[in-house]
Amino acid sequence: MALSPVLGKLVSKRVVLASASPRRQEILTNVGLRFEVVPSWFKETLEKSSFAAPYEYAVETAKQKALEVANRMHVKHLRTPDIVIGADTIVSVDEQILEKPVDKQDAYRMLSRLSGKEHSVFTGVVIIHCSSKDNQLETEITDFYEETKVKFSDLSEELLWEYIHSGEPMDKAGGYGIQALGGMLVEYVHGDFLNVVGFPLNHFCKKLAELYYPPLKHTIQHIKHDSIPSVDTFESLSDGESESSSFKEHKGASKLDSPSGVIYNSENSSGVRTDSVIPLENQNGVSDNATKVPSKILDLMDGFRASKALFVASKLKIFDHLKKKSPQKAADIANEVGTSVCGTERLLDACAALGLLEKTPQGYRNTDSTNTYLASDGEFSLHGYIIHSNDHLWPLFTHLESAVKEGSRQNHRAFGKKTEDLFNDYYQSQEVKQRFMAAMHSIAHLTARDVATAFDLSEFKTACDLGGCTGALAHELMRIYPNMKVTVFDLPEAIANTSCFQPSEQCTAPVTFVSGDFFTDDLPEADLYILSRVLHDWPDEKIHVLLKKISTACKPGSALLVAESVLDEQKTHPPRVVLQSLSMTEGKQRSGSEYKQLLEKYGFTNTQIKITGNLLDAVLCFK
Ligand SMILES: O=c1[nH]cc([C@@H]2O[C@H](COP(=O)(O)OP(=O)(O)OP(=O)(O)O)[C@@H](O)[C@H]2O)c(=O)[nH]1
Repeated sequence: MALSPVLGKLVSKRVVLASASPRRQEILTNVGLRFEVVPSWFKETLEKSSFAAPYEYAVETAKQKALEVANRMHVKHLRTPDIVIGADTIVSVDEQILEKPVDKQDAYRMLSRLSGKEHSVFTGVVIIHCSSKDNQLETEITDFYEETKVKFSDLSEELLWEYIHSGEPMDKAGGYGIQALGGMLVEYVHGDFLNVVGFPLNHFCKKLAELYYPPLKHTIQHIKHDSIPSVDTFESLSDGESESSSFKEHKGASKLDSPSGVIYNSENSSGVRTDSVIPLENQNGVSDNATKVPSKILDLMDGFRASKALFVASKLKIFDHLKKKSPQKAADIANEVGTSVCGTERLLDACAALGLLEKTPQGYRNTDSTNTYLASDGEFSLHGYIIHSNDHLWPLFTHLESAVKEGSRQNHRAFGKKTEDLFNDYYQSQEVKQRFMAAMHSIAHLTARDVATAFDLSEFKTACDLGGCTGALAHELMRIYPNMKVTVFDLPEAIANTSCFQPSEQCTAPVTFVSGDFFTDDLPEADLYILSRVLHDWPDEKIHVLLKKISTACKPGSALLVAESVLDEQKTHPPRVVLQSLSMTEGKQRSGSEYKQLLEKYGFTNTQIKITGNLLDAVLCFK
């Protein structure tokens, strides 16, 4: 955790987030914090008028939420957490506190009050350090709040209602989600954006730094606390705390801090820290040398568990079931999918721990992004690719050691088949063919818009997507460039199976599907040829045949659009793409300059590369 080593202090602790908010879970997960989600049952019913300032209300509500969870876990579940984090976000406008709307009318009242004005968003945050003494819960409470000012544009009635009908306002303070559609209502934001979304991460890290690394006597003038301390600052503040500097002593001999059970040589005679640390075990039997825990390595070690949990939940269609009906208890889901209750509960908890599900007292439910990306009918569903990853890539990767030793793909070990021709495998059985096409469709659909808009392609009247499979990119091109006619050219086995991937609402002229083999057959005529996720799969000899054919088919002024993940020049980034290489196809991933060189060899010039930030980048070159 180089960016914020202070989070490393929490690695060996049982951290609980007392919040059902998927945004808070996502913000904290994104920075690598490991925690359990236990949503609070505290009802947000404190008397607002009894608070002198709105932030006091937010802080007190956050405190009550977190305390309720700490007490419940201690008493009911006999599992005292080390740290409970609670938060509450409110909007304050015209001296009124706005929370989540209770219905659409309430959302309307809130949003019309915010229209054209500046308002404040306060998030109160509470960090409770817990311990158990003589079976009594002892707590050490730290709280703070963050204010962000947000100004809305004037909102027309039509826009207001359209936004309300989108459903987005309902679980959001003030009735809007700045991170999504609600962002369109916002003229400016002054302050921490994540505070508006529900969790002031920057202030939280500073608070942890204050708690765990209070200034040392002799170095106090060097330590700045107005920003997240730099790595250097943290290094100069190791776990060895002088008498005034440990959280324990700083907080009045509390038993809560990590240095409990750790003996330090704090300062030598010249006041310089010696940093020699002798870790002992704390009460939980965990040696508390948290700054030394290599959390990135631990995450990598656990990565396979997380992937497999996602794959299995997808395969069992758990996200589909929860999209149709939620919340649902583990037993109901187990009943529907035909699995054991205990196994299902563990899987659901794992998904909740990974931020894929929300766990509430009423049961489990999908997060917004799970509905979008993991449900098989989600708008940008990755379901197909996940199933392909489970059924095809996972078995291949279990033979990675042999693959590295032999330098070749491991189809024979994983599937008992030879790797003569990659695509023969895919198209042999109907089931495998459908799975492969669904996987390709997932990625093509998710990336289509970014690839299609990476360059202005409006000058091209005809395009031919070679190996365009289900036509996901072709449809998007025709939607964005209504004057463009797009043909998909792919193997007959693929073309015969495209019907179930066509959009339900056809708002463009139909895509033309033509069957053929781009290595051996004549290519359809076009002003723009497209090769999306093709080049990285084939060996140089095959690429030579293909690019030569395209180059010959291109008239002057025609172009070739290549959609691939482009590596940086060192070929170590993005890691996802570097890892793909380990599948050991006969092809390879390339850097920008390698694509440029390759294309120039076949007479293409003026190569432009656009890194889209999506799974595929775009390379455009002209004949
Ligand atoms: O722009 C945005 N503003 C606010 C939000 C989300 O709104 C809610 C605020 O509600 P609250 O603080 O009460 O938290 P809950 O969701 O009810 O979860 P708890 O279990 O912690 O009470 C919060 O989810 C923000 O993320 C937003 O998304 N965008």
